[in-house]
Amino acid sequence: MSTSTLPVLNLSPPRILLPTARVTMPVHMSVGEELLQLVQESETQPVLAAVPVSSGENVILHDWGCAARIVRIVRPPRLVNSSRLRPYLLTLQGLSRVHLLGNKVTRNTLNAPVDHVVQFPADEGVPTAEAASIFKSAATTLLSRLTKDAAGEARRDLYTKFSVMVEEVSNQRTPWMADVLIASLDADYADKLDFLSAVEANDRLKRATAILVKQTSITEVSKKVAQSLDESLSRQQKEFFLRQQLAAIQRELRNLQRSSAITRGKLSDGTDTSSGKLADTVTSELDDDEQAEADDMAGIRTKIEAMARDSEERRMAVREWRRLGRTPAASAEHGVIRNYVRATGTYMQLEWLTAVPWPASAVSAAMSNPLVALHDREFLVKARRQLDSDHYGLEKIKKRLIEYLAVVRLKELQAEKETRLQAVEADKSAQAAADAPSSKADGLPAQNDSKALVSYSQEKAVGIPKQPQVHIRATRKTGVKGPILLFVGPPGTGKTSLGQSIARALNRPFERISLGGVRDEAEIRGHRRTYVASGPGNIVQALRKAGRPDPVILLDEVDKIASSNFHGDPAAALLEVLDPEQNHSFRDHYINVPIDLSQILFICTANTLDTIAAPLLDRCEIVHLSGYTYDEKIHIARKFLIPKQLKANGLTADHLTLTEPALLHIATRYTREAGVRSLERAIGAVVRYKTVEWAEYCDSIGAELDSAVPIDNVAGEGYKKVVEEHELEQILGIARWDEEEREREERRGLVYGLVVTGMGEGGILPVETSVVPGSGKLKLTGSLGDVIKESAELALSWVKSHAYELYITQTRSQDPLKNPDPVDIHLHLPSGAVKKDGPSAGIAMTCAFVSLLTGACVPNNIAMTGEITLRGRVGPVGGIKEKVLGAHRAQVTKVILPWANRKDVEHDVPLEVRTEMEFVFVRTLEDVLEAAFGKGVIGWRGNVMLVESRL
Ligand SMILES: Nc1ncnc2c1ncn2[C@@H]1O[C@H](COP(=O)(O)OP(=O)(O)OP(=O)(O)O)[C@@H](O)[C@H]1O
Repeated sequence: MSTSTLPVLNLSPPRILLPTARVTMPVHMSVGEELLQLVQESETQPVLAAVPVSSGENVILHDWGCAARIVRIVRPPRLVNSSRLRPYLLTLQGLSRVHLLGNKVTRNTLNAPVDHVVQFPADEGVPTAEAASIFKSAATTLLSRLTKDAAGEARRDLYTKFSVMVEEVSNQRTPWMADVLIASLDADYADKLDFLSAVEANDRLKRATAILVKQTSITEVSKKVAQSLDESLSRQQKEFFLRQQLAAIQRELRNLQRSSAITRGKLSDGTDTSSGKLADTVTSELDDDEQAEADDMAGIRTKIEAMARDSEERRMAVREWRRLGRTPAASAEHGVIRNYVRATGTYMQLEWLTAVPWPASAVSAAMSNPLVALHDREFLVKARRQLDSDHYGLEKIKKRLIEYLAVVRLKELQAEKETRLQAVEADKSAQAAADAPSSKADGLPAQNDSKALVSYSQEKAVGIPKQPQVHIRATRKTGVKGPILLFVGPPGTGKTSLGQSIARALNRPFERISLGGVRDEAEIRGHRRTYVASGPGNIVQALRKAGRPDPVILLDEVDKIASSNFHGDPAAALLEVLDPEQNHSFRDHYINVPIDLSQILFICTANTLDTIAAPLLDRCEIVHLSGYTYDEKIHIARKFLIPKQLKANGLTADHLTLTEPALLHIATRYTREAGVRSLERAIGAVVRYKTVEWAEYCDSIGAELDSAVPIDNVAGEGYKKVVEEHELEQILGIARWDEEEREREERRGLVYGLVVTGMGEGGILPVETSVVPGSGKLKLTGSLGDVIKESAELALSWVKSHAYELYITQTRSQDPLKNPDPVDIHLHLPSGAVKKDGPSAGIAMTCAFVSLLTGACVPNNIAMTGEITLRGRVGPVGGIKEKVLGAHRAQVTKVILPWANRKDVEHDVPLEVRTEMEFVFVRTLEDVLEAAFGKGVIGWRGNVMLVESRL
């Protein structure tokens, strides 16, 4: 037993050094400096005593410590301009136990080494074989368990190495082995402290064994706990825990971001910037997920409760709700299940199910009160005023719409009366049933049981904020089977905006569904829920957007809907929607509960009737909008389009005046359309041009844009507010239609017919013919359909059969195409890419053949339309108004029309057009030839055919 004086290094808990162990630890700078000096002064590696201390103001040294050699001491790099003290890194190698003598209380808080007298214990002795083997077996058990559970390869290797060492170590060296093992184990500080004072070999082995056994049991128990936790936690619970952790991490990240935002705010100018404050004080609604979820669920619940009792939608919603509610709302699993449900789409479906404004739901009843407008005795007057203020002209259509609104009003009021009677009946039966306890079959209270509704929602809403009570009784309203209007006409004639006006007049929401290019039935009827990314169809979507069961829904472009294909038949689905007999139980595949669409007012629009399926047409009442005359267009422009464009471009009427000739010039030379869309665009271009001029002018005189009053400076200086005809070329470029006017020529074999395009727009179409060498055949080009081809053959046959009378051939038996030389006739209708069909070009083609074979020309101010028969009769055709307006736009002054269409002209064609044009109504082809070529230009040999053709 020897004593010595060693510098004592204090080790604060939980740090401890055992003999054989090597540790590296940070030490305070002052301690580091002293140790460094010690190293520099001594020739060998200096030894100190590493002694554990109790923490507190007065540090008390433990009785036992460990003599340790200083292996290395690392001075930290000195930081420039830094006053911070960085710790030294000290590496010690534990040598042997030392016992401290004398006073062990020190005030050295910095743990600077102070010399202290220590005693090295005498010989530790030899352990007994029994103690050694007990120790070995305890060590082996623990090590094998640790090896098995080790997380990493390196750890496993270490434990294996220890196992081998324990196996091979001699009994005499077991105390040393005990030091090695205990030093490297993650044992308790107190146990290790106790172990440090065990000098005698057997004693040391005993204490080491105790520690090893304790560690073994700790490892076993924690493994068992982990296992049992693993088994008891279901997948959902695990996911819940993970989500909770995720939420906690997200919260922490948010806090971190917020605090860094504040720091940035502070750093930028030394004070709290607004951004820093903002980040600190303003909490986004996006942060509060839980509250938002609770609100969503409460909203859904209220809507379910408001659904009519015994309705299918309510049953379905309750079923879905129960799925959600199977786990109590307060339980931790609720969130997880909701997420599961949401993932599988059930939650989405419930959300959609409750978002539909069910006609019989109390929520719908609370939101919609359309009958207020209908009860107004001034309803029709106001509606007329509304239509007038939104649209110019369209007198006939407005009259028809007023009739329509009158019918809708009457039917709605009748339906309301019926509903009221039903409600009285229902009240009576409810009174009778009041004594009997109500059976709550679906777990939710009856719809008209309003008290129950309140108490139910208050009692049962677990974890969901309570919603204000809905006190409205909703009874299923009788559906109103109003007519379905179909507006047909060219683009830009106001079909869509008329629909909007109707909705405004009825005080109902307006929704537009565009059917152009809809190929898939599911777009109307929704996808089945089994379908990936399924969703409801656009009818349900429109209903949800409207938020009421009785909106006005405009089905735009029904003529562009695709017919039956491998995606189903969208037209057939539309048929169900529009059929008043079926649409009270429309079934959307996604919602999967019959929806009553009978309260919706459907209005359809189309450009043409040709492509609309007959059954669909049959359900609609057709209203034709055939386009505007120039006069109407000028009025529409003055009253609606110019003010609209001025407003859209930030000018006022003080800034711009379009002269009458300028406006007419725009309408005639820059646009050629039935509607007013291009006109509106052209006016927009003029307004924008003037906006730039105005801004430049204001900038040049240094005036505010909105304060200066425009000066009408005709001299050309400053800003000129009047736009005249001659300026249009500079503003809008070269007029588009000038050229064609000049191109319309008068030639042999060329006649102008009248057509209605696929867009419903009328116009003129040249019929070109020419003679080519051949064998007496007719060649037809220009994307012609079967009917028009037959019509051409018919025309040629008639001309051939009357060639002798028309002085084309010398005898009745001669074929004009084979005599004197065999020739072919080629007939072409320009715009070869556009498909053409129909019989209405019959008289134009006949005139073209006659012109070609006789050499007489039809003047280019004449256009014609009419179907022919083989006997030379002229039959009526459709689209007269469009065709006449088209001819008027093309500056044709004389039109030849079938006699049977006389009434159409009188009724449909506006007076100003009628007065500007000459109309010739014809019964026979002879009349046509006379009207087209002029009286007596085409000679008739004898009167035979004339008589026959008049039969
Ligand atoms: N008689 C009118 N009075 C006032 N404005 C009109 C009139 N007719 C059309 N308009 C205006 O013309 C524009 C185009 O009308 P709208 O969109 O209703 O055309 P549409 O017939 O539905 O065309 P599409 O067939 O291309 O859908 C709208 O801004 C509308 O207000």
